[in-house]
Amino acid sequence: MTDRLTIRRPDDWHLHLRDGAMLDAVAPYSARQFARAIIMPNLVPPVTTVAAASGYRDRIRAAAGTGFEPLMTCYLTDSIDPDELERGHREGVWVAAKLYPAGATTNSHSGVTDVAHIHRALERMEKIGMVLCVHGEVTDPAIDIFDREAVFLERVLAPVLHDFPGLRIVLEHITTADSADFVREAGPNLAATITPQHLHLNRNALFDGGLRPHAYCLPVVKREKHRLAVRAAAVSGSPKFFLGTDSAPHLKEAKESGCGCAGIFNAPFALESYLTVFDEEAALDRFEGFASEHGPRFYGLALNEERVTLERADVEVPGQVAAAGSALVPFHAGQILGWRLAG
Ligand SMILES: NC(=O)N[C@@H](CC(=O)O)C(=O)O
Ligand SMILES: [Zn+2]
Ligand SMILES: [Zn+2]
Repeated sequence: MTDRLTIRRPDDWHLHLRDGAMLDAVAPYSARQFARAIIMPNLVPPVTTVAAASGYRDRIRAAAGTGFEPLMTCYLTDSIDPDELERGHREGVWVAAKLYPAGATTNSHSGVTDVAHIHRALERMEKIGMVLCVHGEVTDPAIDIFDREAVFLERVLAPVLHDFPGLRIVLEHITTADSADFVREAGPNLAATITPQHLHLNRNALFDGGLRPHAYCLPVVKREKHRLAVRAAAVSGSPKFFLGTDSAPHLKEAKESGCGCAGIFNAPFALESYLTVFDEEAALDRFEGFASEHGPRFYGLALNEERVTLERADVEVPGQVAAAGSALVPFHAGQILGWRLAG
C-alpha cells in the first residue's frame, strides 16, 4: 500500500476567491495547496475590463501571499469588446475568458444571452490562442435542471466547436456521463475540469435525512451513474480531464436559507478530497497527471517544478471556519479524510 505520494505542486483550474474580507479569508486555503489558479470573474460587478482584472489580481496576490499565481479570466458579456480581450491577453493579464449563460449560476445575470452576440469575441480568441472557459448549462426554464448540462452540449457547445474549430475550450465542472463522453470524443481542443464534490456526491446527498444546502452547487449533483462516469473520466489518465475545484464560498447564513446560494466551499481540503477518490479507485499513479500536468499542458503553460508530498493520515475537517465576520462550512465538514498534505 502506498502511504506517501510526492508530485509536482498542483494547480486549480477553476476557483472563486470573491473579494474584500472574503478574499482575505479564503485565498490562503488555496495558496497552501496550489501554485496557480484560474480565477473566476463573477464578482459584482463582473470583471470585464483589463484594469479591473489587473487590480483584482493585485488584491489576490496580497491576500494569498508569495508562491501563488492568480491566472485571470475575463467575464464575457453580450457587449464584450474583442479589442479589450486581445489587449488583456497580450499584456499577460488574461489567460482565458469565461462564458456564463445569463442566469445560469451565481452572479451570471450580466452573462451572455445568446452566443451569437459573442461571435466576434470567440473569433478573436480563436485567432490569438486565448482559452474559453464555459459554464455548460442552458437556462431554458422548460428544461429540467438535471438535464441542463446535457442539453447545453447539443444546443450550444457542439455549434461553437463547429464554428470555431481552432478555439481551445474548457467545459467546467462536468457532472454527467454525457459530458465525459462528449469531451472524450471531441478533438484535442476540448477539455474539462472536475470538482471534488462531483466525484463524491450524487443527488441523494441533497436530501440525506433532510434538505442539505451544503451539498448544493451548480451544476447540481446528478444520479449515481453520472458520478461514476465522472470518476472514471478523472482517473482515466486522459489529458482532457483535470483538476478544477470550483471552490465557491458563500457565508453559512447565505447557504442555510429559504433560498440558499449555489456553491460549495471545498478549498480547505481540496487535494485531500481528490486524493481520497484516486485512492478508492486504485489510481494513485494517475493523480499527478490530473492535478499537476494535464491542466498546464492544455493551457500551454509550464509545469510547476516544486514538489509536494501527501501522506496517508486521518484529517478531521472542521464543522466551520471563520470568514468575513461570519463562517463558512467547508466541504466534508465533520468528516475524516484519509490523506494529509505534508508539505
Ligand atoms: N458552482 C456554483 O455553484 N457556484 C459558483 C458559480 C459557478 O461556478 O457556476 C459561485 O460563484 O458561487
Ligand atoms: Zn459554473
Ligand atoms: Zn465556478
